Amino acid sequence: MSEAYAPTGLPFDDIRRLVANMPGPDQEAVAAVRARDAELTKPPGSLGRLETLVEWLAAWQGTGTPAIERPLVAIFAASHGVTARGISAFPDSVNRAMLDNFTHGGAAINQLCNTYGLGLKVFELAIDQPTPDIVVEAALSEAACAATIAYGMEATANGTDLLCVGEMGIGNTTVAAAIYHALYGGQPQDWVGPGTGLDAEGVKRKAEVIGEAVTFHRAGAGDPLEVLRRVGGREIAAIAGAILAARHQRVPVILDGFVTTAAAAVLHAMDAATLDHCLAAHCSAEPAHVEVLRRLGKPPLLNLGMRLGEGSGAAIAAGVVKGALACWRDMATFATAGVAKKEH
Ligand SMILES: Cc1cc2ncn([C@H]3O[C@H](COP(=O)(O)O)[C@@H](O)[C@H]3O)c2cc1C
Ligand SMILES: O=C(O)c1cccnc1
Repeated sequence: MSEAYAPTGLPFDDIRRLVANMPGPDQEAVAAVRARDAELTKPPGSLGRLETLVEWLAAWQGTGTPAIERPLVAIFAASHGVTARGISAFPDSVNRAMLDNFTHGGAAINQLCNTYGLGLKVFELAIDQPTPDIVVEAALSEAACAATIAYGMEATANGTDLLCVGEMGIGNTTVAAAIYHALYGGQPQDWVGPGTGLDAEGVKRKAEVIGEAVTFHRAGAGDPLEVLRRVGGREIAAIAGAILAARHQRVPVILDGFVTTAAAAVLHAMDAATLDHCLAAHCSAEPAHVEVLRRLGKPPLLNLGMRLGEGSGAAIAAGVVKGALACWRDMATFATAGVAKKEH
């Protein structure tokens, strides 16, 4: 039996207020970027999506001279009690080991941050205390969920100007799929995939687990924050907080893959405009990601067949955004270079 849904009015109200009072895009900044772009030594439009990426940066940084001086990859790490049901190809012990790996520079994300000149910060969310098994209990109380969202807001505290959100947490593709199933309906198998590498039997078991969890928590299905606290997890809650804080502090956000997008989907279900400052880095190999991105109206920048997490796809997208900005900022204009403009 699921527990009765009895909203208390507190403390999710603070989160709802942040969603209700979001700043919009700076259209003057966009116009300034377009005006300079028109003068650069290239055929108009020839840099394709790179051109709109610079407009996006300007719109959400709120300046006609966008800059990327302190880009940050924030990884949120958490553990999930639902792993006891055999829904990941890897054990929980990987979480602690990977945190050590991040610290020592041995993970994929370390190499990508070095390559593209990005800062890296790992937020550990009590990984030695997994959240309860979502099949029989809510992952978080309302107070703990709201507090974790608030904690995620620390991601922008050190003055970053481009935030990439990522995660680490064995079992969290199950949690993400449960969020999608709870938000969007359909069948559990519409939202599951192999994650770290489950075989067909494992994927079937994962779908059953997701079906049971969402059925148990069906009383919360109408409220995205209830979905988050019941079938989500700490890293997903913290990422939602990071996305919201970034919006209020005028920091554009790059979403990573299937798991981080679940936090974005919760916010989008509250108000579609919450993600206007967010770029979908890539389409994950996790099969349902393409449908989720379609629902969010977020065409992915890249499609590299990646299914790692850690913010890895977001880091590569940040490299592309840095390239786009460098062209806009440092290219010569037709006037300064003495290049003839288009005649016909
Ligand atoms: C060594 C290793 C490094 C990782 N880095 C990210 N993930 C990714 O895999 C996990 C989610 O997949 P599932 O739901 O199947 O457990 C998350 O930790 C995610 O960040 C990793 C997984 C492993 C094994
Ligand atoms: O796309 C992702 O975020 C992903 C996919 C598989 C495993 N971990 C993360």
